[in-house]
Amino acid sequence: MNPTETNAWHALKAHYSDMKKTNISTLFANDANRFEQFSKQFNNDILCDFSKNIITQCTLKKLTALAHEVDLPTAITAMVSGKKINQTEKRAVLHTALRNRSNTPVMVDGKDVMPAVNAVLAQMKAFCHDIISGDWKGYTGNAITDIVNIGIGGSDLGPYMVTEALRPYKNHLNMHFVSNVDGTHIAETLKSLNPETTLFLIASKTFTTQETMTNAHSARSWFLASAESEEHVASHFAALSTNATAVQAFGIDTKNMFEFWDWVGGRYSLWSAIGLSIALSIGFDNFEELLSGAHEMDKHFVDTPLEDNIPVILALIGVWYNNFFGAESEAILPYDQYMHRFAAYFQQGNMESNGKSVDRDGKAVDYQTGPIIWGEPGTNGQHAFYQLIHQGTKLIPCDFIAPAQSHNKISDHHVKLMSNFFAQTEALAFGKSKQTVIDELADSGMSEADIASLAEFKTFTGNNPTNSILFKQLTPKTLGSLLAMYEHKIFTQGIIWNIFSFDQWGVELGKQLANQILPELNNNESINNHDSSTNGLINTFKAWR
Ligand SMILES: O=P(O)(O)OC[C@H]1O[C@@H](O)[C@H](O)[C@@H](O)[C@@H]1O
Repeated sequence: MNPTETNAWHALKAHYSDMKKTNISTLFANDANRFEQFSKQFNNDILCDFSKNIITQCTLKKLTALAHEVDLPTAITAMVSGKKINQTEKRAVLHTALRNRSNTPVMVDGKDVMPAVNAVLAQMKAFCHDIISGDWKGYTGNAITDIVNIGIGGSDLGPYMVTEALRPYKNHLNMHFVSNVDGTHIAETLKSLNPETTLFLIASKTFTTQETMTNAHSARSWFLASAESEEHVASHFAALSTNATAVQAFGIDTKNMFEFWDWVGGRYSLWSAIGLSIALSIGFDNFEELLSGAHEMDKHFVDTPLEDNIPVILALIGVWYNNFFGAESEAILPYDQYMHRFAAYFQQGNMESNGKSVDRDGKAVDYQTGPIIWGEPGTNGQHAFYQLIHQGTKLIPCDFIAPAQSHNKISDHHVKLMSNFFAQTEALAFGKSKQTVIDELADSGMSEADIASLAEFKTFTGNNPTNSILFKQLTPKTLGSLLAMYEHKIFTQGIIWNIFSFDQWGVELGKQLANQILPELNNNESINNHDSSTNGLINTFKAWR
């Protein structure tokens, strides 16, 4: 259903005409209980404060009506019950089954997937035990000290982001992540490694991705240059994949293969065998906690009425700015250094899922779909790009995310960090009036005329919307819940925008053309079969290399 043709959309359009004249300061001034009314707690662990948005209860009601009109509840049931909702690839979408700790049957093509999910988890558990305990020996009899995950996109971003986020839970194993086909990435990583004590995880759903396969072959050659015999590959290479045939062809023993299934999307795969690097880094029990946290959020998403459903509310507020206020982007700003890859992770999560311009009926959409996602950890962002958020011409809704308790209680760092966290959303919402600036400058010794002209530049209009997501501490369980919350936000928005969120055809054309161009780079002949720009660039590259 085209969302713009729903009754709710028309009502929201009319409502927007009123709300665009409203500002956040007024909304707070008129309602002493605004925080209580527009915030929700999840499991007494995560507080989501939506109050600093340009919304009223009436806005939320109308947005929720939209979610009902596009039949979001049926769509949620379809996803979690294994319906083939990824229609262009004819696949189910079941990352929720990977963390289904209640173990209720989940059927795909008449078969319960849970026994297979549990079997791979058991295999991962045993492997983690062997590697972490040192029982697993490398080819010279030494224990493994370093793990290198070779993967890209969903086979890299999630494992890397979570491994970094959960560093406080980390054991003695040194983790490395190689993704880029740029030889620098693997070369710099290998420099510090000893082949006798290094384990490579080749992480690729398809096991055909050019970057990953190229890096994997280079890792293998580097390893064999020391180990000499192919039979040693078995104790230093494992594969995380859906493609057993390609794994075997690469020379990895399938007993070192950790399987997952076509119903796991790459950008939703950290919960599967793709998460093996996470489990190795923090131990399997902590990996299970991560799964449990996500499962708790899944239950909330499935069971909670839309009006109280946290991922749904986040999604609807996102739609409000994206489709009615014309916001082009959203910033994700974690005030936690451990979460420094969180925005990058959800850049793929959001932009690969909802960066679509054809609807589920194959028709070009005539409304906006997924926003541009970006962000960096606070406070670094404050000294870089916040200027534009505060005083630029673009509306940028932001999510501020922070832990109440730091893992590193060093002097007053955490209160300083948090004072910035609280200050920024306050400043963004309420701004600073020209009169306040003039009053502040009154004793500066400047002339009245100079004060008046400087005040123009020092005024903050405010009315910049934010969500604040405060949680107790960054634990595996809380991180699992936060990740699932954002995943379900993305899903909900995809349903409203009537697009398929689980395919990614937009990444294919570049791959196809790169495959055509690659052989053209293997000689020094001048080429002329492309447009003049591409010819000119290739020929200059050939002349200069
Ligand atoms: O895990 P694979 O098969 O190597 O794929 C890696 C990535 O490949 C990209 O082409 C896809 O756009 C991503 O969604 C995917 O995560």
